[in-house]
Amino acid sequence: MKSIKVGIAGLGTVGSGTVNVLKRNAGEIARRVGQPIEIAHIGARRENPACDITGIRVSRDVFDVANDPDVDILVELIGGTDVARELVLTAIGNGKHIVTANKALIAEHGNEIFLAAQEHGVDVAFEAAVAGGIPILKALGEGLAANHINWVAGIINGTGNYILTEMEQGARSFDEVLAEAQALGYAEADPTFDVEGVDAAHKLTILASIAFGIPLQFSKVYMEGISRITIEDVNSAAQFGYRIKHLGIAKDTGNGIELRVHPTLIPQEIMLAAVNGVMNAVMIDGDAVGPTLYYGAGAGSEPTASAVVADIIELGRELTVDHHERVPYLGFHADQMSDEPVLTIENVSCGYYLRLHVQDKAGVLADVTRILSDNRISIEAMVQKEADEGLVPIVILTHRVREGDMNEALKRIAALDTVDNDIMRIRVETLDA
Ligand SMILES: NC(=O)c1ccc[n+]([C@@H]2O[C@H](COP(=O)([O-])OP(=O)(O)OC[C@H]3O[C@@H](n4cnc5c(N)ncnc54)[C@H](O)[C@@H]3O)[C@@H](O)[C@H]2O)c1
Ligand SMILES: N[C@@H](CCO)C(=O)O
Ligand code: NA
Repeated sequence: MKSIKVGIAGLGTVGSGTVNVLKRNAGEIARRVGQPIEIAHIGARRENPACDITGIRVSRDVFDVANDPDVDILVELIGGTDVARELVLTAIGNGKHIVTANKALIAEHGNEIFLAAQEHGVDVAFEAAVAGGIPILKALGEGLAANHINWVAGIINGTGNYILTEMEQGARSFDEVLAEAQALGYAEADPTFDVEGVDAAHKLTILASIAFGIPLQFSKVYMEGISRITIEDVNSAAQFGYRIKHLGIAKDTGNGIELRVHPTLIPQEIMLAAVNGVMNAVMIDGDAVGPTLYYGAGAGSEPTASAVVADIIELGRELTVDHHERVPYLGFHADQMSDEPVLTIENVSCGYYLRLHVQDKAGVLADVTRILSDNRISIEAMVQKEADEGLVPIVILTHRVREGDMNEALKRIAALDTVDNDIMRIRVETLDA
């Protein structure tokens, strides 16, 4: 079977994540594209122990990848704007499609790169450049394409949000937390880009173009970082009911576009205020849809690779011959659907909140807990409330259990003379990732 051949330039945090995701999910990816995606060539100065590249052709010079006639898609993950610009323009000149995670490159040279791509009939995809793994460019450019966009506001630098969160929760020093964010692979090669707002401004530039149909204009973004925020500011803001978040804001005022990134006090109770650590979140307000919110990991090896690989898949679909199935109707190609069983509700497992009313008599609780344990149900917490018309409300939280076992237990509990048979059951999901 023919395969789509990918060349990867740069094998750092995002490059290694991209190799790992492409290899681990190769089977499913091939079912989605209709053809396998093959890593044909890697350009890297050195190997990265975070990924296994055995059997893949490696060159020290990334331009060897851009000039390799075998490569269909060049994935630029070296960062920076000088060599990266030249590399991408070279690959485009050679008729290759481009995937990049490089927001600096797109924000500062995107207008030139898109023009070159148009001249050579290739595509440039850069979902990973904004808000890491959140598919925000797809949401804005496609999902909300019916709307006039009123404004976009988001936490779009993971490193900065990580530092602010740690300062607030751990009262640790700025430098210590920044060093940790660097070690985790979140920070830019030059971390002043993160703490002085440059990285957020690059991303906002891209968001604003897609929101409002304006050219990329990085130099016009007002930019302030988080480096002057102190723990006193964080605490004082909290006394007024606010949290301090670094926001990128792009707003259509009707007589001009606001483009600004800066620390911002936002009310503690709004959802953006609950976005912590390396997580990003972007709110978009459209005239038809109203406010919408997108949340997820804004940086890190595999979250970013998630967006890089999605772009590779999209280009891979464009390269497959069957035009009707570029994006298959159900995501996977029709002959690649799988026949996994769907579980009946009895075979679903979750925790349960139970509220029952029992008579105020010795031994009733013991009967209830014995029935639960007979059915392999363990109790996480139990509270007895004030008696109400002779009956005592009991609230029980259970650990995860099969619904069928819970049904058995509830049937027996409801049959007890001492328990009202109207038992309230609400399923509990902690949604731990
Ligand atoms: N780390 C993240 O969480 C993240 C998230 C979204 C986007 N990005 C973007 O992805 C890109 C890569 O970021 P990263 O975190 O993987 O950086 P990184 O520093 O971990 O990796 C970059 C790699 O490219 C190599 N490289 C640089 N110039 C080269 C050259 N001329 N020839 C060969 N190799 C070269 C470096 O040696 C390094 O291994 C950047 O544009 C960054 O802004 C990163
Ligand atoms: N340095 C960036 C990487 C993701 O774009 C951040 O911390 O958000
Ligand atoms: Na993204």
